[in-house]
Amino acid sequence: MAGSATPMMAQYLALKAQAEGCLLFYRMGDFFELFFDDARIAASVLDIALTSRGEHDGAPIPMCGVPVHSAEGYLARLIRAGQRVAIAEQVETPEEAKKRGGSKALVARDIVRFVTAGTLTEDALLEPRRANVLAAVCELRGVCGIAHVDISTGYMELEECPAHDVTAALARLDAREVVVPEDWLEAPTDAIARPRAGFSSDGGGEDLRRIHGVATLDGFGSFGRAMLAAAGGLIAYLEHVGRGTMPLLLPPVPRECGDTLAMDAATRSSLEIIESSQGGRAGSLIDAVDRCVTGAGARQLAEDLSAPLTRKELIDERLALVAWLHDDAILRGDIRSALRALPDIGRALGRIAAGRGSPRDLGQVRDGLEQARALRDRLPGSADRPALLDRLLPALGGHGALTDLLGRALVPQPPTERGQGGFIAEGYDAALDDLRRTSGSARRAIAALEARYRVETGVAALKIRHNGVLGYFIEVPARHADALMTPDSGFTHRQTMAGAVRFNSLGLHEEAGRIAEAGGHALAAEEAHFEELVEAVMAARMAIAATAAALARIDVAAGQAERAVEGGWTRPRIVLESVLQVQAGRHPVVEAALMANRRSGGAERFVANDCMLAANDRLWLIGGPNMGGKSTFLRQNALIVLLAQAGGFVPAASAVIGLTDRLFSRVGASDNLARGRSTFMVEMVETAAILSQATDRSFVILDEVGRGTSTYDGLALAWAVVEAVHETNRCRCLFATHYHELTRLAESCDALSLHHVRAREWKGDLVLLHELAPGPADRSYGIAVARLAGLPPKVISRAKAVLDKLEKGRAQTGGLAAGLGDLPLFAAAAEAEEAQCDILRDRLQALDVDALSPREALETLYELKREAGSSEA
Ligand SMILES: Nc1ncnc2c1ncn2[C@@H]1O[C@H](COP(=O)(O)OP(=O)(O)OP(=O)(O)O)[C@@H](O)[C@H]1O
Repeated sequence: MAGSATPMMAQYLALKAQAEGCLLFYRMGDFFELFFDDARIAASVLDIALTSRGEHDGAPIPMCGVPVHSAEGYLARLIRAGQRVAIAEQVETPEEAKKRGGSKALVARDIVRFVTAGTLTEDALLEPRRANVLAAVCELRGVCGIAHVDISTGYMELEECPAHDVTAALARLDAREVVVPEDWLEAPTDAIARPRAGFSSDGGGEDLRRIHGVATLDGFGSFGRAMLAAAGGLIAYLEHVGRGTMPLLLPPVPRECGDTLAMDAATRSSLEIIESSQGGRAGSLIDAVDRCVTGAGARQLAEDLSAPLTRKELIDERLALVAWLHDDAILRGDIRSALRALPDIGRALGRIAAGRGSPRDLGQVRDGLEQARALRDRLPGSADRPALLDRLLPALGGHGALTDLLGRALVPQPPTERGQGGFIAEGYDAALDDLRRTSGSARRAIAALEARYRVETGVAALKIRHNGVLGYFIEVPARHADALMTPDSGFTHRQTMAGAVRFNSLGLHEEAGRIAEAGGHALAAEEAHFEELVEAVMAARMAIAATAAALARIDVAAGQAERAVEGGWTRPRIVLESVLQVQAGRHPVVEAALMANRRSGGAERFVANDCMLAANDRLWLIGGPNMGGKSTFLRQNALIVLLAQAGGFVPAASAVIGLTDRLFSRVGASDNLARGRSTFMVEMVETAAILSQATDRSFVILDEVGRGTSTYDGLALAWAVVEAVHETNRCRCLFATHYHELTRLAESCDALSLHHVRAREWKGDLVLLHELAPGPADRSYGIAVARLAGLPPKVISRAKAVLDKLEKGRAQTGGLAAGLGDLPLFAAAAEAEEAQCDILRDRLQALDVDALSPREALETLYELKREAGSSEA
């Protein structure tokens, strides 16, 4: 690449322009090369050598490259590092290029696909236990349509929500990529902007009808305009990245707003459902719950935990299946070992549909479908079989013709490479068998030739060998070559090596020709069969996807049952009343961590605690020392609600769960400096969301609200928030606090009760009992905890002295909350304000404005203003 205008450079730059901000993998022979900034980025992410090649505008061109055969691994690392990649392949052979444009012609190249985090199908690039979601969002008049698809399995859902709920919905989806119209101002920061034209509701509807070959979408459900517009944007993006090849898309499923337990992004991350606060799966809820034996099951479980249900009958249906499997250990074991052997047919199907399927994928579909049928046949048809299972079982069968076809057509273990052939079974195609026999007999003939030539030449070391450049040849050690060099020897010289000489012969040439010809025909025949088999699989794709979904659902239920047996979990009872009655509840993650500690010598056991919220006792104020277990208690109850509504057993001795519409968790403040908000600001924004959205069917956990600011402000805010939750939201709520003063709220709030986590000082040491007890905490143990943490003794004794003084002061003044007892309640205060407004309103209405002189009007205005002002004082 010398000079600035070489044809190759021009071609490269034209392709780079089409790559739209993606790294360009430019195919050159056996390598993908990257140039300029792409090379710099890739070299640093991949830790490979950055070199240079030729010059552009007088400067060397930075370059790096990756071998084509190992490109997948490099792609995976780039995608994980947040990059997107455009693959430019050679789309003609060098011979074709020469024929077209003479000896100097450049091989034509084109971008054949884009590899992006949301559009992966390759096994090596996907995490088996995590869905790979691509979402598109489009706002139409305040309503946001969201379309999302996991193209590795084709599952697609469309939903609509008010614009202000879109962040929560996207948090639920945990999408790898989000595409939005380029002119949408509210878009999430890392969203991919796409042309607005793609996001049209008419176009989206038309696309879906075309893809699924239907005249109307009514058969799939009803879809709003914003949903269809989002679907349009999603499909346009898929067409763009696949360069026209559409991945598998199953018929869209409409998701009703309110069908699932609403949780905002802050709640999700604070409950560490799918990811722990450290960022990995370890330490998350799913990690403590997941006992699925298939990747598809684990993906379904993640979906269930991200979107728990809000309809009692659906939850009960899932619970009944878990209970059935829970009670029958032998059956559960059987099912799980059958599932364990299952290939991931959903993802194999995804690759086949995307045009990237291999013979191995076809084999996986065959094996998976066969095993699904075998599993169905093994499940007993007893009268107590749960209704959900009855509904799932038909989906496990019905593939007889397809599995029979694939069974006859494919070898038992088909290879991942299809170019080499060898995947069509013997006996499937007589003509193919003939071709194979021909090349087999030619191979045998070559072996016979070798033996014959050894005898004829007297060279025992003579060998017939094969390589990619020469094809078949005869090789003898150099010292024996002379005998074969004579003109009448029947051998023609081809190549002289250091220690050996290579020859050809007429007989060998003929047999090699037979092998090549038959081999070529055989490969073509296998390729044609491959296409037919792909077509047969594609024709059954909906049914295969349904089988995969049914298997995943059974795996989730069996895994939940297994987990419940392992941990002594219980079946929750879902009721419609607003209660939460958990006996001996535990935190699944903390308990698992303590158990792991015990295995390595630790002594602590998890202490189970009850939570008994009911309509007349719906707000628990929980005090007690730091490290006493308040946060753990709060979270464990939120997690129990979540697990129950996801349709699983819960870590408790018994649990009655009043159906919950929204779950809020504000636990611990974490700085969000990236979004320019301080700890306190984040805390208040989240609290504001709770106060505006929690209903009397919601469950809220609030941990130390007000902690992030000065003592007085913090206490005042905490006080007002508790009152508002109690009087206005009327939701079930656990509120942990260090403000002892808040206990006085028990006097005025009738559905509020006081609790504390117990601790004891024993021989000067603090013993945390992690046990919840009724009543307020007797004292705080901050200094004792600080001592436990190893603060220097000098600092501790100084702190004690300061505390002594402060406490004396408090005793004299009545403490921080002195006088608060006379404050009218939140609602009473609001009522008083409302009454004042009513008086003003009556007076305004009584005024006959036309009858007033200008002077009287002005005086009346002053008067009204004075009155309004007096109510503010
Ligand atoms: N019920 C329990 N049984 C056993 N150990 C527990 C229990 N609850 C909490 N712990 C242990 O105590 C530690 C601290 O718990 P947690 O963070 O809930 O305390 P906290 O009262 O909220 O503290 P702080 O007020 O400082 O936030 C946990 O990490 C856990 O190891």
